[in-house]
Amino acid sequence: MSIIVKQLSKVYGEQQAVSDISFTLGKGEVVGFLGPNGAGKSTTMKMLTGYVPITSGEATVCGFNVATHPLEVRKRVGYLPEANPLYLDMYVREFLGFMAQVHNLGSNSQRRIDDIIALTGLTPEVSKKIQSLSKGYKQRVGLAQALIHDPEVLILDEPTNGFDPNQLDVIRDVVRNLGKEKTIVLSTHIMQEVEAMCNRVIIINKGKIVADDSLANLQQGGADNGYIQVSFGGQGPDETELLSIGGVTHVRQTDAHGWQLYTNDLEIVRKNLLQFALINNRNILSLQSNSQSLETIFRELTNKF
Ligand SMILES: Nc1ncnc2c1ncn2[C@@H]1O[C@H](COP(=O)(O)OP(=O)(O)OP(=O)(O)O)[C@@H](O)[C@H]1O
Repeated sequence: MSIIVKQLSKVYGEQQAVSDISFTLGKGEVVGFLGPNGAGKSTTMKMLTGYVPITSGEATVCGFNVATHPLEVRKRVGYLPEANPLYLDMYVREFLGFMAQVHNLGSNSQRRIDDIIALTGLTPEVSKKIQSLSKGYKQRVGLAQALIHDPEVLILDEPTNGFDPNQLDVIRDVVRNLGKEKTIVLSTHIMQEVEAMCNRVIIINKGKIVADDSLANLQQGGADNGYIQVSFGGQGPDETELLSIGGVTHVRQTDAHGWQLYTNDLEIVRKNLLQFALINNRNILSLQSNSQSLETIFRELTNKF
């Protein structure tokens, strides 16, 4: 396993930022680390990369304990922090040369720098000072420094921050391609990013993991989960009657005649609802199934705790 996290916690003073989280990630996994503001994403990433000390629990990256072998970990991890700390006064190529030296790339440096510049689409900006670059290009330089030593694990904190739609395509391609042979953890608030790049999703809320599944499973679950919007003519049923319909987990009235019937199996509830209407002589004016998107699943999981 590339990353093993066991009961990891972080407390800043009085603030419990991360609380007893555990997960393991293998090669070829591109994990979307999702959570609302302040959920503990950046803190987890900082602990995995050795940038903040762990309060309790254990993290192992490529077989090395983060707390006891931080240098071994840094050799194997590329990290793009949320506040990307670049040497603004350096030129792009100069900065990447400096990072190559930090990682002791030796005679391979120039070829590696050229490759990374091409990979991250920095070629047109390569002879500019970092301070004069746009936000998106600064972010690309951050990504380039994270990749320069060809690490096995990539930890990217909001990597698409500041990118325009064209630039997004570049980074999506880079991440998807690298993800075939590396382990990538990326945090983002944008669900489409997760759907475009990740094959696994971990959702964190108030420092705790509330979902950890493959993107396919979450989306599959989303296809069955959701609600039926139904409108009754004349005397409609009341809440108790609607809750008695097989498969309905909870209901919400939307107007005088309209209800949302929530379920984990839209098809079953649709059938049972029609039967209910027939037996009880209720008149259904309209009926529409609404399956959940990843965004709805995220909202549900991070709002109810
Ligand atoms: N250095 C610090 N000192 C004190 N509290 C901190 C520190 N860093 C983070 N926190 C707190 O820890 C909690 C988790 O913060 P963290 O930055 O990990 O969240 P996040 O999920 O990355 O949020 P965002 O999406 O807004 O970047 C928050 O309550 C935050 O205020």
